[in-house]
Amino acid sequence: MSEDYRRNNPSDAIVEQMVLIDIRNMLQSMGKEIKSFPLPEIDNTYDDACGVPHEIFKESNIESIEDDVALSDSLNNEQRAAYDEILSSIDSKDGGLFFVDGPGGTGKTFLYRALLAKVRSQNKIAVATATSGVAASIMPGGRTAHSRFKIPLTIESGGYCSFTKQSGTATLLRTASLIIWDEVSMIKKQKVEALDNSMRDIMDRPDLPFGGKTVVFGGDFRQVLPVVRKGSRAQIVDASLRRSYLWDYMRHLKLVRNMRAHSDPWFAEYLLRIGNGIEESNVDGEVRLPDEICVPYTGDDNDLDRLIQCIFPNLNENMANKDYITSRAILSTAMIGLIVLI
Ligand SMILES: Nc1ncnc2c1ncn2[C@@H]1O[C@H](COP(=O)(O)OP(=O)(O)OP(=O)(O)O)[C@@H](O)[C@H]1O
Repeated sequence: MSEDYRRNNPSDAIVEQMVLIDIRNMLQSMGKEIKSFPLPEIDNTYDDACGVPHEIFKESNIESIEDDVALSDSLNNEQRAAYDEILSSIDSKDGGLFFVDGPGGTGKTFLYRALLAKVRSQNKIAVATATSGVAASIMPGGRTAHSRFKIPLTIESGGYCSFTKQSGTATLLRTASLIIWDEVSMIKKQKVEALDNSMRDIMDRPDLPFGGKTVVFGGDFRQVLPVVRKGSRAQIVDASLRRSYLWDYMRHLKLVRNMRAHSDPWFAEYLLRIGNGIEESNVDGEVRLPDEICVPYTGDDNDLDRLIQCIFPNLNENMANKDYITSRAILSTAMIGLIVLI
């Protein structure tokens, strides 16, 4: 550890202090105090956080991206209604549980970014999490829910997160004005309930869901559901948050307008019908893709070339065009498809 600091600092005394501060931060996040160990004293001159728990120091220093602060000006009506309701729950200090229910592309992440920027611009703490790392990474300061809330990988009903009441994580969550958990539809209900149990405990408000915090969940039950090994449809549904006692406490905020496909309303509605399970299907549950969005498969050698030509027309001329390259992709459900393409 000291090698990292030694590269930029010639003084042994400073290096020692920086290592001690790191050790203190790690111990704090585990709910322990450095003072209980026989280690040299920390000189606060070298500590940017000056005794503030590391988790709070880091969260308070997430810079609001200027563009995100301006996002609230361009929210659509549904997003605006959700935004106002969530902010007023924070202002009222009574807390509230929300579930932002929106199919893919309806602007859930856009809404979270606007909320995070607003709350942070008021020098309050907003904790941004998502079930997957990819979704967490597109929110400023986002972390996976497992890592932020220290959720055990396997957990039974009635379980707790593995942070202690004295830990930096507990202090952070106690201080937070807003907690966001995106893609909650993908996680087993016991994990969300564990956070509820821990929050009631650290807030000393055992009778209030999440100890009276404003918590915004988001997700789309039409997309990926929790993984239940060899689980039947009923078992998978039963494992989801929809079947939790918490579901009834949540105020449902619906986003319906597809902002990703707003230039193509027909496609947006078609996606929604499939997601809602109302598009016509055959006995195997397969829906028919309309001819106009298909590149026909004929079985001859030119099929692949036709697909590439359709998705990447005039590829050579557009190689350096970033908008062209980032606005199209060929995906494959199986590795073999990709190998053929390469
Ligand atoms: N009010 C808005 N004004 C302009 N663009 C918007 C607005 N809301 C969303 N968008 C844009 O629409 C696209 C989809 O939004 P976003 O990624 O937030 O949707 P999502 O519901 O999180 O989708 P998914 O569930 O697939 O992750 C993004 O390009 C986003 O910038």
